[in-house]
Amino acid sequence: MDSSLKTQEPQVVDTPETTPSPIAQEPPQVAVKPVVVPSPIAQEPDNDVPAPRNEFAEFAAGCFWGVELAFQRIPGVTVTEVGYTQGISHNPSYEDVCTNTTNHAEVVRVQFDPKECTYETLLDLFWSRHDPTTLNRQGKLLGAQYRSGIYFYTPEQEKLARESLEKEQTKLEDKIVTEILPAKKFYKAEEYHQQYLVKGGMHGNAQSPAKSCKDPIRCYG
Ligand SMILES: C[S@](=O)CC[C@H](N)C(=O)O
Repeated sequence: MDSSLKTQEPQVVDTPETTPSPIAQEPPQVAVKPVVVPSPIAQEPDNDVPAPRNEFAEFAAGCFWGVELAFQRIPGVTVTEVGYTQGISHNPSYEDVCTNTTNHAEVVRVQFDPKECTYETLLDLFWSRHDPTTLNRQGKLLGAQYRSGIYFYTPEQEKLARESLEKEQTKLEDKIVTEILPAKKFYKAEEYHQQYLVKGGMHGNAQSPAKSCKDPIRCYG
């Protein structure tokens, strides 16, 4: 037996003093999601008043930039505005809407003089401007803000909208997913979004809003 083992002193291991990392002292980080506060105000009907002798109509058909320009070019359309509606929160910003948590749709609210332009004309343009068979999507643009919708102001508009959907469906193989609902509170979008393509869009080339103009609309989106 090796007697040296018995007499061996207990080894003292020299451990370096460790300072706890400051990160370990912090409470665990939870991913911060933007909080969407639902508001009953957003569910109220659109009670705005159009100009005398004009009526409102409202459409969602993808990014509102190109849709607005298309409506501006229709004779009898007197005013167009882009905005957000049919979501859960009050006074949403574009950034809020883009989180895809507020359920707002990008819309164009049109004022038209029914003596100069029928609601059916507006419906025809609506169908021709987008693909109504893709849910919450227009091409590469994904999210509820890009859904297809017709938001009506009168029972007559509702009837015409439903009839036109039926007619459109006979031309298409895929099922139309367009929602047809009463117009709710309209939140006008930020000023830079209004008439965006007429102002030059993101590449500074202005597109004409002239009535009956047939130049192709370049939407960059
Ligand atoms: C107002 S829109 O949703 C704009 C969408 C477009 N893709 C863009 O360039 O951001």
